[in-house]
Amino acid sequence: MSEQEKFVVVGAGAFGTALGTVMALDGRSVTLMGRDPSLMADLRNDRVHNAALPGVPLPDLLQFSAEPDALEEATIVLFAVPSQAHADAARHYGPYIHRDAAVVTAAKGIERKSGLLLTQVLERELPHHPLAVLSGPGFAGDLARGLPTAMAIAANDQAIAERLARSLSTPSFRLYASLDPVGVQLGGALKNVLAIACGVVEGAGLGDSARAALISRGLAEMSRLVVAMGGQPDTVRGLSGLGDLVLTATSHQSRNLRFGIGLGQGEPADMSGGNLIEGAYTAAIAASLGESHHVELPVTEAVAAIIEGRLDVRSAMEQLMSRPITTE
Ligand SMILES: NC(=O)C1=CN([C@@H]2O[C@H](COP(=O)(O)OP(=O)(O)OC[C@H]3O[C@@H](n4cnc5c(N)ncnc54)[C@H](OP(=O)(O)O)[C@@H]3O)[C@@H](O)[C@H]2O)C=CC1
Ligand SMILES: O=C(CO)COP(=O)(O)O
Repeated sequence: MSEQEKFVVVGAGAFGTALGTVMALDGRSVTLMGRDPSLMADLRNDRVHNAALPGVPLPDLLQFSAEPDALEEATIVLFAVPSQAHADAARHYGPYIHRDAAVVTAAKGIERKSGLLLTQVLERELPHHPLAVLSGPGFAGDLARGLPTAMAIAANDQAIAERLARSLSTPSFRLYASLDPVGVQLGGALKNVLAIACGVVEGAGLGDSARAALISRGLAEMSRLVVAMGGQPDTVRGLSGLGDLVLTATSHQSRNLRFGIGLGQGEPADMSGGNLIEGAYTAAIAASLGESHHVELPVTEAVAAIIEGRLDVRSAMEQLMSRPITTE
């Protein structure tokens, strides 16, 4: 099956380049689609993406294009652009995507303007395509170096989820099919917010015990929102919940964790540094989804308030520690 599929990855940043690389390393026909023609020409010639994946050689089989008509042949299109850019990218590239092609979001966030999950954004912009979400623990650098990684791929349709899991898996990149796109997407989006919280704890020197408490209480609030929004509670114990939370809450490779460490050390919330901090965009919209679905998300709310400058770290900790004593 996979040898008949043609893949285009939209978004020539760290994750898009890594996805293209891991599939091309396994002999797939894959084109990386970027919006800067000179970058795409450099990647074609230099076979390294110094800005996104320094020191990682890009395989000969990986093709590069800035021409959207390269999408016309694709049977599977992966969007690896920031969450807030999904609507723009879908509008721009949509007319070139074959009507039968499956479209997969590989981003981890929620559209801020609408509160929609990214498969819902794609459904709005690209109706009638089979849609899925890829999410789970895996840093771009690890994937592209061929280190072992496992993620979930979720769709409402079992045949699509299984086809994508088979088509995208490689010997180093193992995908598990899921029928819970809501749970898988909320896992990916909320773990970024919780990783910021863990960074705050680390930056403020509050100790590893506090981090472990945050991971486990964070997972509880993730589970509450997943259930309230129609997902499956078990999903949060999987790759795109606990798996990704443990990775990003503990590894300094995580941009969200590092951003949180800065906040914990008293730095202002500044997202202009060139690094994509998805959790900083997700925190407020996730908190308001919690409100509209009548579920408590105290950690997410605290992160949103710290980022917006409404709460300092010490008061946030006092608030979290003084919540009513309850059962686990
Ligand atoms: N990096 C990682 O380890 C992982 C990232 N992810 C997720 O993947 C998503 C992308 O992250 P990542 O690759 O790291 O981010 P990067 O900032 O490295 O790359 C984002 C890419 O998207 C492009 N882009 C931005 N806006 C648009 C647009 N409107 N149309 C077309 N292209 C656009 C950017 O192009 P330009 O440079 O021209 O602005 C850039 O190439 C995020 O949601 C992230 O959470 C998931 C797993 C791992
Ligand atoms: O999602 C990721 C790994 O699974 C990447 O995390 P960061 O965006 O925090 O770097």
